[in-house]
Amino acid sequence: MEEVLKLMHTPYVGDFLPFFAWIDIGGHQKKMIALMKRVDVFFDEVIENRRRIGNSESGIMVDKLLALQEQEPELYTDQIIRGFIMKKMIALMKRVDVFFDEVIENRRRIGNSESGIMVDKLLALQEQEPELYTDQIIRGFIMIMLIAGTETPYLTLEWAMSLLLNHPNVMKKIKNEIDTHVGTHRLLQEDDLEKLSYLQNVINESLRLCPTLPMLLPREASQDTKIGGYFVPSGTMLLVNAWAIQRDPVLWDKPDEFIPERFEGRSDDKYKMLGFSVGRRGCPGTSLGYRVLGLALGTLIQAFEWEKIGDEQVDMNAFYGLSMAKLTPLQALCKPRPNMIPLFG
Ligand code: HEM
Repeated sequence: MEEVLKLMHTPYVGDFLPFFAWIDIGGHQKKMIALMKRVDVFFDEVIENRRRIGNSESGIMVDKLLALQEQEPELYTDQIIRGFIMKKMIALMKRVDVFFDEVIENRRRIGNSESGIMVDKLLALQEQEPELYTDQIIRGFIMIMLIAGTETPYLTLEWAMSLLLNHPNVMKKIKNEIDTHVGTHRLLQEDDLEKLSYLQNVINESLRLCPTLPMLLPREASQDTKIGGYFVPSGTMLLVNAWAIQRDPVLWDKPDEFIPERFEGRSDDKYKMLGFSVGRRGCPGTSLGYRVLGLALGTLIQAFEWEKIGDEQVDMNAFYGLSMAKLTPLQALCKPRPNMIPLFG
């Protein structure tokens, strides 16, 4: 979308002097045509994907358009649907940019570099190195933090709660741990997390069985290399199947079972556990992620009684995209634990 917007916003001399369009000065048209071909391939994949797995009740725009296509195929062609997606994405990117610009302007006006707020720190760096820390780069930072730092925790939380609802004995064990170390007179706080080792094991076991980025982020070989005896030419895209590694029977005992106890007293799982990945491109939000998960999951268990809806196990089927979400969103029943009610304020 960035490339599309850039080309759309570049003034093109051929629009004003048709002769230049004919000789395509600067290769603008050629670039646009090549880019649109790539965009079309991508949108076709989206449409085919939704045609295969979507349903008209999902609330997803493409599913709705495909339902309309069934009624009026000559009106809602794939071409038209591609146009709708494009329009929506461009509008969204523009809104996101306007919003981020407002955030930056706002912090520029009222922020200070001691506040601990990321944008303030980046603006302070901008004063020292303006050509490195442009507004564009700062917008990119905000975007990546929002995208990378929100979806993964809430997906992990949903998987963990689903696993716990299917394993009430584990849920009970966490509750006992929290009641013992924190009690019921106050809500769990960040400082308590280091005492809650079983909660930590549950988070690790959830990340092992249900990694939210099952293939991590794609890598590209920067030079010819050899991995595991295979020759990998420079420029090859490499995917790490974290999901498979975390369920490999050679590495894990009873790999498909939910057994948080397997993490008790262990510290040698670094390269087997890729929930946050490892190495130079591993997740920079690991410690924040663990804390957010510990606080959110711990508080939900401390404050509420949870139950499945009906006798059936919670469906654990996944929808595989770049991230791994539940195919059917989790629904559960909860009620506050009586002695917690006064704490809700
Ligand atoms: C449950 C919480 C989280 C999980 C499971 C998680 C998992 C991951 C994984 C698996 C990667 C890919 C690393 C790779 O390909 O090697 C990643 C990348 C990343 N994560 Fe997280 N993450 C979480 C929370 C966060 C938070 C809270 C932030 C920041 C506020 C964050 C920021 C990032 C960023 C910026 C990257 C890209 C790093 C790069 O490309 O170098 N993540 N995360």
